[in-house]
Amino acid sequence: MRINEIEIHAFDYAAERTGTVGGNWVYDPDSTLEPPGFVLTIRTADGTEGHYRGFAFTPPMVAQIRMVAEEHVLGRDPLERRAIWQDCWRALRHTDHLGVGPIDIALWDLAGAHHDASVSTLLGGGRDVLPTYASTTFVDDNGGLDGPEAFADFAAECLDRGYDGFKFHGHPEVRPDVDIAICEALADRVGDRMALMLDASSLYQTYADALEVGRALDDLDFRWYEDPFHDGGVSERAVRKLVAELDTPMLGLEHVRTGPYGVANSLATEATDLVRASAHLDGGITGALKIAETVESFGLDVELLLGGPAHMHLMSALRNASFFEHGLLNLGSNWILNQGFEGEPESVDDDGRMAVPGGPGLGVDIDWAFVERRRTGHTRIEG
Ligand SMILES: O=C([O-])C(=O)C[C@H](O)[C@@H](O)C(=O)[O-]
Repeated sequence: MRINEIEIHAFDYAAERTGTVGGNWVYDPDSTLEPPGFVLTIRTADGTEGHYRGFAFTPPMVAQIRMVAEEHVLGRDPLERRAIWQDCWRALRHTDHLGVGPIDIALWDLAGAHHDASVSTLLGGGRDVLPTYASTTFVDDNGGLDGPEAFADFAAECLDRGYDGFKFHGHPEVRPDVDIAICEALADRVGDRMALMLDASSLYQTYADALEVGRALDDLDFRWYEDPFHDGGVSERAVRKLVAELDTPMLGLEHVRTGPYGVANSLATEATDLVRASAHLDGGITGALKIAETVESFGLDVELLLGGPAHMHLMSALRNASFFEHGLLNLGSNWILNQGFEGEPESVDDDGRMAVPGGPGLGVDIDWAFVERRRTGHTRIEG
């Protein structure tokens, strides 16, 4: 079996009632965002296919896929995923490696079609339903999630819907005081019944602010504190100092694209407690699995960044991942995660659980009518 075709369908999404502040997504009843997306299809001469539907960072991903397609993907046996991964990782060594993930995930989907097995089965996964947490958009000033009361009400609603945890993204205009007030309201309203998390999304400008917020989270018994530092957590000295000051576990490395190799360095130097990983951004299921097992070898936890079927299958095989991140949720926003798929693979049941799709492959069908309707471009690379 040889790969003889790579196809990219570009389209745009429609995220209703959503706007941005400084590039951060917020509730906005008067705005619809239309970010770019794509479907990558890898096909063999006998017509076996694998698909990846991208929901973020389309331009750099597509540019990097083009960089490696002819030299490192076409003509290869699609079942040699790990060798293709190694070649693409090296070939993209002057970049952030964003192109590796889509190729790798499409190859896992193709392997599932070939073996008539789900990706979860190929990974040796056992869990078929996953615990979830609700993850919100950033604090807004538009009458949505706009302060402590609104967040506490929304968290109580999420608790009723069965979620095990609740995470919010802080104020996009960098307001540690507002973030702390929201944390206090959440702890007061639902803290005895839900795990609580804050994602500062690398917004805080000073070490002192990061420390002040962290101390508040310690007092309020938060489950984790995510990405406080403006540099994304690259300065290991600063993270190490903060980790030593706080009891609340630090979840880091979402914004660092050095794959399993960088993760090992940060764990060895104690410059994080928990690790964020993404099959989309960190080299696909192969890359995220390498990260998860690196973290496991340090006795610590990995938490997958947001969703998509690749993460459902991957998480079904991981011991050291606590929840599936369901988001970014808001009051009445239709976030884009189910767009481009038939049905709604990413939805929680009445107990707050998410079902891992059955196979083959990722177990989801592309909604070609949606892709067609919103198409912005089409590329076919043949070999
Ligand atoms: O963990 C999350 O929910 C996210 O990281 C969502 C976004 O990527 C946000 O945190 C950001 O923009 O850094």
